[in-house]
Amino acid sequence: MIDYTQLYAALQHIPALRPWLAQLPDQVAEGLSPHRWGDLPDWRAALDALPDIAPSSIQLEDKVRVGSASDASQDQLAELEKQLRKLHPWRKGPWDVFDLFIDTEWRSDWKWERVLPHLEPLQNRLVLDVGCGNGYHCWRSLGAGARRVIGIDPSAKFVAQFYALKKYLGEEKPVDLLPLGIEALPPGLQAFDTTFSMGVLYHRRSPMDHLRELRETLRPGGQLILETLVIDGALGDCLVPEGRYAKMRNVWFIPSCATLESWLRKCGFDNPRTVDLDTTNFGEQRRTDWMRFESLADFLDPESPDKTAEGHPAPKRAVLVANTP
Ligand SMILES: Nc1ncnc2c1ncn2[C@@H]1O[C@H](C[S@+](CC[C@H]([NH3+])C(=O)[O-])CC(=O)[O-])[C@@H](O)[C@H]1O
Repeated sequence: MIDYTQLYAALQHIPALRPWLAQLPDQVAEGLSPHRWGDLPDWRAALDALPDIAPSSIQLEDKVRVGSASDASQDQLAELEKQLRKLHPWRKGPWDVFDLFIDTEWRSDWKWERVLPHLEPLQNRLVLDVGCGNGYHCWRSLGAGARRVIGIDPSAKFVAQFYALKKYLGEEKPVDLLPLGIEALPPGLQAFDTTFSMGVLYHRRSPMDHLRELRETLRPGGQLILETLVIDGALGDCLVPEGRYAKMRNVWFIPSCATLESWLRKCGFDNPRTVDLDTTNFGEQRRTDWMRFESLADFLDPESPDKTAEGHPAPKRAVLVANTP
């Protein structure tokens, strides 16, 4: 079910990606190794047990919706839900699969609506989505006209979620999710027309290296879309939480927008600019039936929700765009 044969064949025809292709099968085998992911055989079994249902329609443009309940029998719909629930937690979405509504922790469609107006049109573009989760924005990029989309994310469970949905959204579609972190990309690829890094920078211990790695994925004149946590403040301001941030252990740098723009210039990007600023609310990130762990409401100070549980400024997210020279 997780099958990269078509992707490898297609990448042969993209000369800039050939240096990567030579290493890719080994990287994928490592990324999906059962030594690393003890539950992976269960997730694969869930994928194998998904019922075969031919969807009567596929919608990617204004939401992700595939088929309707009338495409399947009651038994098939029950089996579909049972198998998809084995891939809990569902963080990114939402997904509407044969009228089964996967109400995910995040309204990733809201982020897409903030980002979309600032994209150079995706028609015919080769797109990379770094840290794409289960690939929600990859599908929306395809819906917006991209020629091919490659998502990378080191979490094998998110990869399993992606291929569970790809079974219905179209196994032949030019969109894939590789079980890799950004460090797996060979330096100096200069292959992609558009690269997204959304929700990743604050997880990186070395943000400058992350920005340089992103730059190296892009062809000259390509567009970076960078979405990350920011603080209010002036040029030079940056929060480095010593302990946790919103209960997350792996948060390193949360700059002001002016600081982040200057980091982008420093790392060789042209014309970096902040195009959106948004405080995350309980409508966008919350516990649901498909994500039953703690969520935003548990991460904030119940007395003053403008602070995290640790007393830091509550999550505010910015979208920045920039180009490679
Ligand atoms: N080294 C790494 N390289 C690449 N990805 C990584 C790495 N380490 C962790 N990740 C992945 O980065 C993703 C961050 S979520 C953003 C999802 C989506 N982009 C979104 O914008 O909704 C955070 C958020 O919810 O904001 C996770 O899926 C990690 O597995």
